Amino acid sequence: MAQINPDYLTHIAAELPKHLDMEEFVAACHRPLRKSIRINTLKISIADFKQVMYSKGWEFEPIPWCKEGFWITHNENQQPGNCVEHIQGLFYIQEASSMLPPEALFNDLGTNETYQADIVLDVASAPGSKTTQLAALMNNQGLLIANEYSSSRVKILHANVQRMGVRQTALTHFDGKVFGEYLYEKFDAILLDAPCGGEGTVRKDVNALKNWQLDDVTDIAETQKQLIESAFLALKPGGALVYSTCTLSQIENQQICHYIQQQYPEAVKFASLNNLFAGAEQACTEEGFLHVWPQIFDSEGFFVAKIIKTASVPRLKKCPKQQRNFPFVSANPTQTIAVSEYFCQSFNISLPKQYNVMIRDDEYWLFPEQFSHFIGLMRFQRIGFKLADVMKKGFKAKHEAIIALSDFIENQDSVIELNRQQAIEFLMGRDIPTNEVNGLDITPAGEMIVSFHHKPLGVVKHLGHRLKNNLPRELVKDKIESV
Ligand SMILES: C[S@@+](CC[C@H](N)C(=O)[O-])C[C@H]1O[C@@H](n2cnc3c(N)ncnc32)[C@H](O)[C@@H]1O
Repeated sequence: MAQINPDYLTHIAAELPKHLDMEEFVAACHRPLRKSIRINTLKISIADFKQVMYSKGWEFEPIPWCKEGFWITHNENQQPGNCVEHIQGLFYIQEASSMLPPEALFNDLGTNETYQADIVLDVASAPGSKTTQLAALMNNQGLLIANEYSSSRVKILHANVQRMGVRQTALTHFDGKVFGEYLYEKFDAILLDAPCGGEGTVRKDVNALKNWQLDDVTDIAETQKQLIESAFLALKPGGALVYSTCTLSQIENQQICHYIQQQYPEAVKFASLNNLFAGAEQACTEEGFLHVWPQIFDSEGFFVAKIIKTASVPRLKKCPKQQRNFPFVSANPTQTIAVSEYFCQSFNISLPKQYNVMIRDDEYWLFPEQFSHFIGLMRFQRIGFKLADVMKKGFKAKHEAIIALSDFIENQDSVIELNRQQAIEFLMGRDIPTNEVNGLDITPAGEMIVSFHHKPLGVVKHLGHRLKNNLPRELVKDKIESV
């Protein structure tokens, strides 16, 4: 049972729209959330995923605002986060209302104000549910800069980006307030899923409203104002900014959007989300924002606003100096050919065209092409993905490259399909005896890819009688569901 501070109830009762009932609001806060997931279409089609999971007894109910999103029911003993399909990035466990902001960002809402969103910023990204959703909506094209302020959470963000097979990110680790200064008017689209009071999360965290205080709300609103202004400055004229939170108080929601409009009255237009999906009007405010109270769609509480920047606005700070000491250099044509041939000959993978091969010491990386415009503008933590290390005799592919390039495998000659038990063994870091793999030749064959559901799990070395496990240590699991 959720513990709700009485001060919160008084505060929020004054803000609840007239057509909603306070008792229903409180009852919804006490009800556990329905489980929901988003299928990762970068790796598997919706139909194929459903087919795979029907065999585990899953049932799917569509989420109206996200075609890849479903409420799921499954056997009580199952833990979706511990199944092979989750580890291999076929889906993301994501609350239904949290799928709204990326949908709102990429939907043109019938306004004819369509724009090509090639360069996108996610200001507050970790753990990465919306970053990976944005990447899927961008179909792994363009450039997605994903920022996170907390260093421990940057690691989780990176792990999720890797797991989901996202290729086109550059990760940064800054206070989001810096983007307006460093990357002024650089982005076609920006998501600011702001740090917030989390009032809407009470259905999964029964203590979320226990110690609620108005002072905390007003404090965080100051940060949110700075973040939205920074994001707005970083947006190109004509671009779209989605501001979202998982909280309900107007101070952190409507008032933040009105603040940015007051700052830039000539350049801010609110795009109405009334037609984002059938039924959206039930949550729509007079400004066109979605204020999702938990009882409306039986979800977490959420707030989503879409802001169009209709004109350029002046910089607030002068352009910072170029950063020196960028540690990567472009590969020359001979180096690019060498690493491309290695991937082709070893794994039948042809490296994709819209990327640049970059080198740092003995490491080869693949950067999204558009990243070249950002070199020297600020410091980046992790750009694109690491392809291979240079060894004494040639290259050694990185696990992350095999996962990220899975859709560039041209034929299955170097891929060994495992059964579920073998996939589990592999993910637990164990070698696999070759005589247990159907139809596998026992002649040693060097590096090969192992897959499950025909999606790569990683690399093994085929030594003849066993497949030596090359899964990176940090990815080895100690608990995986066996069904
Ligand atoms: C609501 S969560 C983001 C959830 C994420 N967008 C997702 O969908 O998985 C807000 C994030 O903002 C980060 N954060 C807090 N202060 C920040 C700041 N000043 N600049 C950027 N990020 C910040 C928090 O660490 C937290 O990870």
